[in-house]
Amino acid sequence: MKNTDKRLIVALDFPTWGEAEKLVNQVPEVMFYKVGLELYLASRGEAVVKLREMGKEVFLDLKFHDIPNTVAQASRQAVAQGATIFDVHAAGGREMLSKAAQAVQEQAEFLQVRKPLLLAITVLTSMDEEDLKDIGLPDLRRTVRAWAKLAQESGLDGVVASPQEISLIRETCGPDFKILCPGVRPSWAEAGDQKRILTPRKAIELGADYIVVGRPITQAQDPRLAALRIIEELSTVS
Ligand SMILES: O=c1ccn([C@@H]2O[C@H](COP(=O)(O)O)[C@@H](O)[C@H]2O)c(=O)[nH]1
Repeated sequence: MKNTDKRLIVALDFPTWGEAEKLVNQVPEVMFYKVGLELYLASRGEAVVKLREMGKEVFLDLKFHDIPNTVAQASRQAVAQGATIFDVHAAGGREMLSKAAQAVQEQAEFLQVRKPLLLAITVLTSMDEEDLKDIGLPDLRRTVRAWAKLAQESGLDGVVASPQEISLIRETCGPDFKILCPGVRPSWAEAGDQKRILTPRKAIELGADYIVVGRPITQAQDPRLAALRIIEELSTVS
């Protein structure tokens, strides 16, 4: 059995860098971490730098959604910070997405660094059909398909999506388009506020390139054991 798996990204949703650092040191097998709004703000951006210094890959999940120029400029900063993956909202529209993709390309060339993967958030995994109706969008799967297609046409590398929509996205965008899935729950974990979930094994079997798991690991009594159980589950899928 492999004891590490780069397809697993652990979400470090903590209110201090100290708590995040403790978790990272507890699970040396995990090589990829997500830094989201809470930890990014709490650490004043330092979490990304510190994780890079610890030799870890970083998914910077700040979900940019603003006018095209603002998102393009923020994207340049994300490249400079050394994120391996970062994301913007597909709902920001074609011009915002393509300006972000162009900014990433230019900045990576300018700084002579590896170009991060730029992904578009489709429909948040905490939302179901009812939630989508509330914000005036009638059909969840049609929305995911349209936003994934838009992201691909705009030059993005892939999407963030529920594992329940992997097949739909693969049908629409082909085998090389990256799919990163939160909304992943082992059979032994609680769903919490996630509404469109599948297990780690199912997500990878269906074709996810990455899965993001937070609380089932970070809030477990033994986070290392929880991470190793998931890594073992993944090792059965090539
Ligand atoms: O649609 C989305 C987009 C991002 N997320 C993020 O993933 C993790 C999931 O954490 P869990 O504790 O495993 O629920 C979290 O940091 C979210 O901000 C998402 O859940 N859904």
